[in-house]
This record gives sequence, structure tokens and C-alpha cells, in this order.
Amino acid sequence: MNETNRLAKHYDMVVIGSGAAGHHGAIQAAKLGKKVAVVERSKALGGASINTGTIPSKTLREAVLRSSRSGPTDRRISASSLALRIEEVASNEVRVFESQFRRNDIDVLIGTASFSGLHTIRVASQEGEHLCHADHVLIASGSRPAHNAAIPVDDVSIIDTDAIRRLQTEHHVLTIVGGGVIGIEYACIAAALDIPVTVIERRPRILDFVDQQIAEALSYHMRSQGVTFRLGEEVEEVTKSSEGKVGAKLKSGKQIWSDALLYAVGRQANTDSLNLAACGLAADARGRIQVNTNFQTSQPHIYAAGDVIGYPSLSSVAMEQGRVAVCHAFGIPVVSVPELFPYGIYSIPEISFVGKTEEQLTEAGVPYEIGIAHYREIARGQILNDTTGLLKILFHRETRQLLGVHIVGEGATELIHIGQTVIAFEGSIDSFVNTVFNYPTLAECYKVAALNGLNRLNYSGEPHLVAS
Ligand SMILES: Cc1cc2nc3c(=O)[nH]c(=O)nc-3n(C[C@H](O)[C@H](O)[C@H](O)COP(=O)(O)OP(=O)(O)OC[C@H]3O[C@@H](n4cnc5c(N)ncnc54)[C@H](O)[C@@H]3O)c2cc1C
Ligand SMILES: NC(=O)c1ccc[n+]([C@@H]2O[C@H](COP(=O)([O-])OP(=O)(O)OC[C@H]3O[C@@H](n4cnc5c(N)ncnc54)[C@H](O)[C@@H]3O)[C@@H](O)[C@H]2O)c1
Repeated sequence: MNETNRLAKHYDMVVIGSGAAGHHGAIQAAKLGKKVAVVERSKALGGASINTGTIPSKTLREAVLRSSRSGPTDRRISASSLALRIEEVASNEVRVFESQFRRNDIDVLIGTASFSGLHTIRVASQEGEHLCHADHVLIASGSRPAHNAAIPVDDVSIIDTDAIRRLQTEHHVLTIVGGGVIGIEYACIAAALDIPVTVIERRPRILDFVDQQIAEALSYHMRSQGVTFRLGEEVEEVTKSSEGKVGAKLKSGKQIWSDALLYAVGRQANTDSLNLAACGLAADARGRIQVNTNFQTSQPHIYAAGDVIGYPSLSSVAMEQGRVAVCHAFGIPVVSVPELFPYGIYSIPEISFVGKTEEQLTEAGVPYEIGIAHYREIARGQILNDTTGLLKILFHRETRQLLGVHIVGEGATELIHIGQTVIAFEGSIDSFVNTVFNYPTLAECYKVAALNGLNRLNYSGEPHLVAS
């Protein structure tokens, strides 16, 4: 050990970043009795998940929905009250993180981390610099909105998703560039605020990884709420007029004017400040670090998890990756099945799915059948006045094993977990047929969809199998 390293404080694990991946990784390591430090460059712990992404956007959605339910006069809830509510929820979450780190004896080092060797992390802050020596490192430095020189984000009327706390509900017309998850979630919120929105997406459909029937049901609902889609169109340049209007010039030559523009075309991983070269690692053009299935980089003691490794870039998954990475580092066996991870999109209405899609089953040549329950046929759906919602199950035609669940409608992100559990236990749709669900609930959709699926098997001329 050289002189510099001798002076560095030693840790079993140094975690870079306190977002979803770093938080769960650090707590897991501490629970294994390890000495852990979390290095965070922002004064607020919690990363994008708590401060700019997941929690602010879901808090905003809930506040807007509550306000719109309370009557048309309240529909334009003020931007300041929305910002206050986001602040309240986020700061409570930050306090939970702080207390968990304290209780688990985790050192929180505020400063920017960078590598200065294979096992040495430099922490730089306004107070100066110091070094940590780490047996293991977890890079959980997350991501930020991707930018483009032709789109001059000014945080006033041309904004990215980091500026969401400064959303102006008084804007009369909004353009959103990007029909991915972020663009769609914010388009739905704006529509609920009665703000006319145009979504520009370069692909021919929105959310192209979502089951087509489900995505179409959402598009239909969004259009009915005043959202305009410009699909198969790409934004080339964004400018501002002398009156402060924002103009989006499309490659097709169209020009779309609005009061504000949200630029949501994906994420750039935060690796530029890490000095990866000092530990022999490199990132790709989007800043992402490559890992193996155990989240190890090409340096076996250095792990990476969360948005910094790219897809699927979800808080839910980042938490699990952080935990699994740390367990691997300390030789603890874990069972984690990515194929069973659900996906939740907080559009209005919500979308959620788990397991296989029809496209995947068709490609794999799996004989499957579908079963559908429309919310409008379910008492709870009528009570909620959700008449566009639907739950679709996919199951094996011969074994009736449940293979996938796709939902659009109120409560979808909670409802999905029933299907997720049945898939995890390799159950068949008979378990829905033979179950009594509370009445009136949306969970009944599972039974109705299963019965619908069995009827489809019968219609197709196959022997009638009565569920036992
Ligand atoms: C608008 C929006 C809505 C979203 N909604 C959802 C949702 O509903 N559900 C869901 O599951 N996911 C959602 N996501 C995705 C989710 O927020 C991310 O997947 C998640 O935050 C990733 O966690 P992470 O730990 O990898 O990184 P982050 O949460 O980004 O945390 C990384 C941390 O590392 C710190 N850091 C970076 N570099 C350094 C350095 N050199 N030194 C020290 N610290 C550093 C950063 O300051 C940051 O605090 C949403 C994202 C956005 C943008
Ligand atoms: N509910 C959730 O779980 C949730 C919510 C929000 C975000 N997230 C995560 O955040 C990540 C980033 O989301 P995102 O929506 O920014 O990225 P994304 O990659 O999902 O979508 C970006 C979209 O923008 C389009 N696009 C790119 N350039 C364009 C251009 N010049 N003109 C028009 N369209 C263009 C792309 O075709 C793409 O569909 C996602 O990977 C997602 O997992 C998750």
C-alpha cells in the first residue's frame, strides 16, 4: 500500500450514488456487516428516483388527478401548490434515506466521486478532497436527460424532465418531443390539466415495447383527452420567437408552435466525472458501462447497477440490481428472475405488464390463447367510470399456464402483481377460475379474463376441459 492509500479510509464497499441502485446496494452491504460509504454529489440524497424522476412525476400525477376529480373549477391547480406537494413528498423520502443510512452505520460522503486507481476513490467537494480505499465498488451514478445541441434547453419554456418542479400550469399549449415513457406520462398529466399537447415521436407508434392492443387503448383515451400525436416525425430544431413562443421544426418540414416544449428523448448515463480510465473501464456513447449477469464490470471487484448500465432504467429494477450486485460481491447467493419483473407506466390510465407479449410468443412458436376482461363489464370498472380499461392474459393452449398479463386502466400497476405471482409459481389460469375475488374489485378481471380465455379454447373446436 502506498502512502496515499495508507491515509485513505478503508471500506468493504464504496457505493457511488445514492439513488435507487446505490441506496439498496448500500443497505444490503451494511446488513451483511460490511463497512460501507455512499458518495453522493448532490446535497439531496435519493438520486433521480426521489428528486427529479419517479417520485416527483408520480406525486405530480396524483395531485393533478385529485384536483381534476374535485371539479372543473379546480382543474388548473397552481404550479406553486404542485411544486410544494412534490417538495413535501421528496423531502420526506430524503429523510427516510438519511435515517436508514444512519441506522445502518453507513458513511454518507457528500462530494463527487472519481477513480484514482483500481481500489481508490477520490471524493471532491467544496471543502476539499479525500480518498477512500474500497475492497469493492458499486457504481450507481444513474443518468440525466439526454440533450442535443439543436434543442436549446433553457429551463424556462424549453425544458427537460429535470426541470419538472418548475412546470407552469398556466402554459396554454405544450409540445412534447419523445413518445417514450416520460413523454407519455407527462402528456397525460398535461391533458388532465386541460393543456392541449402535441407529442412528436419519430417511431410509427408510441411505447413500441408495450402490447399493441394496450398501447392503442391508451392512444385512443389520450386523443379523447385532447392529445395530438405526430408519429413517424422527428424534431430537427427548436427555436424561440420574439414573443417567446417555442417552434419545433420537424424533418418533414412541419413547424409546431407552443408556449412550452418538453424534451424527453431518453437518458445519458452519468459516467463522465468518474475518471473510469483510472480503473481500466470505459463507457459507451450514451455513457453506459457494460456488466455481466452478476453486474460485474470487466474489473471483477467493480460492480455497476441502475441507469448507468442502461435498459430497463427503472427504479424498481435498479433497487434489485444494487442488491443482487452486492450479494454477489460478498458471496451471498440470490435468486432474481428479470423475466418476472413487471413494468408500470403511469399514464392516465395506467399501463402495466409482466411476462411475455403476444409478439414474443408468436416469434417463439408457443401455442397460446388470450383472455380479455373489459373494465366496463366489471362492476368496479363501472363504479370508477373507467370504461376503456382492459386486462388481457396470455396462456399456453395445452397446459393453460399463465404466460403474460397486460393491463391498461385504473389500478393497473397494483393489479399486475396478482398475475406476476401466478406466473412466478408457474400457475395456470385455472387458479383464477377457481378463486373467489372480493366484489366489487378490479381483481375480478382475472377471473373474467380466464373464463373468456377458456371460452376461446372451446370456440376454436378443441375439447371442452372443465377446470377442476
Ligand atoms: C420523469 C421520470 C419518471 C420516472 N418514473 C419511474 C417510475 O414510475 N417507476 C420506475 O421504476 N422508474 C421510473 N423512472 C426511472 C428511475 O427514476 C431511474 O431508473 C432510477 O432513478 C435509477 O436509479 P439509479 O440509482 O440508477 O440512479 P439515480 O437515481 O439517477 O441516482 C444516481 C445518483 O448518483 C449521483 N452521482 C452521479 N455521479 C456521481 C459522482 N461522480 N459522484 C457522486 N455521486 C454521483 C447522482 O447525483 C444521483 O443522486 C423515472 C425516471 C424519470 C426521469
Ligand atoms: N413508469 C416508469 O417506469 C418510467 C417513467 C418514466 C421514465 N422511465 C424510464 O426513463 C427512461 C427514459 O425515458 P424517455 O421517455 O426519456 O426515453 P425513451 O427512450 O423511453 O423514449 C424516448 C422516445 O423519444 C423518441 N425520440 C428520440 N429522438 C426524437 C426526435 N428527435 N424527435 C422525435 N422523437 C424522438 C424515441 O423514438 C423514443 O420513443 C426510460 O428508459 C424509462 O424506463 C420509466
